[in-house]
Amino acid sequence: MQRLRLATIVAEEPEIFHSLQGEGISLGRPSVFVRLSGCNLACHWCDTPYTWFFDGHPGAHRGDRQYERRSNSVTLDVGDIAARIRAFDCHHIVFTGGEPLLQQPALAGLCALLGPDYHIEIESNGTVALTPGFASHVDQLNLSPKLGHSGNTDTARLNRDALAIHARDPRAWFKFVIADPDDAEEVAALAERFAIAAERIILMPEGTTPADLRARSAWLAPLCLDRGWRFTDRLHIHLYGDTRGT
Ligand SMILES: Nc1nc2[nH]cc(C(=O)O)c2c(=O)[nH]1
Ligand code: SF4
Ligand SMILES: [Mg+2]
Repeated sequence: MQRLRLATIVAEEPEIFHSLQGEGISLGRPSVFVRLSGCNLACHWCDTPYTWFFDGHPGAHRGDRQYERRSNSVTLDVGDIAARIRAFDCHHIVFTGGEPLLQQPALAGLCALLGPDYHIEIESNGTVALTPGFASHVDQLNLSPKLGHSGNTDTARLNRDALAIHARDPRAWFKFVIADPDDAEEVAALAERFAIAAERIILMPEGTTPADLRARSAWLAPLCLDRGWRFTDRLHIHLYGDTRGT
């Protein structure tokens, strides 16, 4: 049986939850979220450091703590995960993380168990290409390539080959986390370099409090209008705050 490493809500309890999609092109859609543990990047403002910033991790994060791996992750059989997903009366799934595409073989096994009646969305940092075995299960890619302000090296945050493949994929949307108005120039350069249509570009304010989101939205909304890009808020932060399992 294949297994997936998931994040936890509290120790031993996997982070599988029913909520409204809070970001991007499916904002507002009831979905079952499955949060995978582990990430290949280390964004200093990451809102889910408990998926990767474990004790001993050499990276940096703006928070003041590291996380114990044992109480913040749990490994489950895909059969167990499928049963937990089926318990919700909802056929839209969002695999998020961490970086879910680091565990594609078991994700493919999970999707095969669930069958064709589920709509599968992926939240990914865009550094990993889909494998042939998993690609056929995916309906929508919500990609968040990271900009310089994330604190990752350029080579870590931008995998040219993966991004070029994603840019040609009609299932892909590009959701950029924006902290400063100047970040728009980096987005424009990536859009040009990878031929990403304006229609596919969505800017989202960085922030884990309603006040921070509102402050950045005040200049980000007109910036999007000016550039012809989409804007997304972070609905779940307004509804539930920065909490696990929401
Ligand atoms: N409601 C809700 N919507 C989300 N969209 C993307 C999320 C993520 O953490 O990737 C997320 C999340 O954590 N909660
Ligand atoms: S890529 Fe996503 S999960 Fe990974 S560190 Fe950055 S924000 Fe966090
Ligand atoms: Mg989140």
